[in-house]
Amino acid sequence: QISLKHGSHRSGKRTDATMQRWREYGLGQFIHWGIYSIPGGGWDGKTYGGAAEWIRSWSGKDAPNDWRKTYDNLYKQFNPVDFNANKWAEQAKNMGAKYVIFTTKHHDGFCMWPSKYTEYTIANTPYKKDIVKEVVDAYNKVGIDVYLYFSVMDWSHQGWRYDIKSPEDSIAFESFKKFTRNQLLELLTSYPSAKGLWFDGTWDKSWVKQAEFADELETEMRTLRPGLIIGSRFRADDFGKRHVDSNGVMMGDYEQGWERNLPNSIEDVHGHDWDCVMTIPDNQWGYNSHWKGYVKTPYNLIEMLVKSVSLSGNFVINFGPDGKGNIRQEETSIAKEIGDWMKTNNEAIYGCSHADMKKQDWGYFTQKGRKLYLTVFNRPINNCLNVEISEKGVKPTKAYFLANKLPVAIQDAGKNKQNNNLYNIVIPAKYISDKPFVIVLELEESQTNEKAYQQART
Ligand SMILES: C[C@@H]1N[C@@H](C(=O)NCc2ccccc2)[C@H](O)[C@@H]1O
Repeated sequence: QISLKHGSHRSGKRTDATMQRWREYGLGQFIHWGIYSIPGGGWDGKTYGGAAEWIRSWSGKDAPNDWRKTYDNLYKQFNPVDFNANKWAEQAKNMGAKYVIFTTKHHDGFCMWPSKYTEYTIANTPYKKDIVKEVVDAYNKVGIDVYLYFSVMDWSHQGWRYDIKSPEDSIAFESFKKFTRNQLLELLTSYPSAKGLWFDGTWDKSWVKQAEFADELETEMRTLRPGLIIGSRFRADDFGKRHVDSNGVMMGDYEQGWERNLPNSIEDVHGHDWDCVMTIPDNQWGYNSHWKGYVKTPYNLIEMLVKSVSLSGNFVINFGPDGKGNIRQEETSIAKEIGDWMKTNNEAIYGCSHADMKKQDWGYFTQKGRKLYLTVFNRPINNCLNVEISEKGVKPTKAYFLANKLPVAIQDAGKNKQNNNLYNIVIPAKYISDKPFVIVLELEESQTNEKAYQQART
């Protein structure tokens, strides 16, 4: 055990109601929208090779002449005339999202709210209005909780440094730290209904060296907003360790490392709360007019969602509106398809978590109380869903389609070498589905267990 002043201040999951509400979301929406949405991955007939929201960093012979200067003037033309936060919120509601994470400030430093601490904000664009407020109000109105994405790394600020290598760096970075604290307190004060902050851009040495400052700032924010939810990416510990401290204890309230990646087993989760944030193309968060490479289908995204919930995590799908405030057609149709699936099957998602069941090839288990939800992606040729129950005295009593409650047969398939009870859940051959479907399996403690439990209570 290494003694730490600025390591994790809590081990184990948070047990308060606010965090439990976060744990039950299942599905979220990420929105990356900012100045980078104007070029949309290219400029002057040239295409930027990286992620569209990083286009300010475009340099070298392939970049347009004077690109940095051009980019830093784009805010003067930012006027998203098609933006309608209520339309976005409606679409997210219909998709089945329970929370949204919205980019208040990305790495380029442009503020989508009228911050008092810099001129580089929405107030100084033709649009003028407070976009963060419009988004918060519109999503809250339809019952979707709002979380504010905030990039610590800020390429627009004079005091930003990647590392601190000189007294000048140190003085400059002190001004940057003050600015960052001011903006965060400003966000929490201006948007009190925001339930949490999704931090990014915290990997550079300059910030990793600020264990004490970041720890005190996190405490200050939590005091200002009791219940505030902050992930594992905000701060590093005394020795620069991030996500988990030098004693292996997670920092923050949930693991934020699953960016465009998913755990493969419950062991990968280490008992932490976590979210996976996922792009629809391979690696584009901000609007890119030419999506390149593989674009995930609704089926792919639904499987990632169910896999996330089956491993006790939340799944957050990213949308990148264009410079005029339109959500592109591809994202709109994906949201619709996912929403249609969620309308029938969301009972297997909301409030569900990992079931202590052996993973089977046909799909995923999620659980809520005594109900197991079997979401089938790979239907067996023999229509028998294998279920193996290791917990002694627990047996399935009822099985039925979630969609229409029609019962399905449970066959006892004996025991295996590990003395676990095996069952086949038999899907009627005539049942046809071109989409993943859910079977509900109700579990009953067997009499022996129940009796033992009652006796134990004497
Ligand atoms: C949520 C995404 N995070 C930003 C980013 O810079 N990711 C690069 C990155 C990828 C994996 C670990 C740390 C940093 C991307 O631009 C998105 O905003």
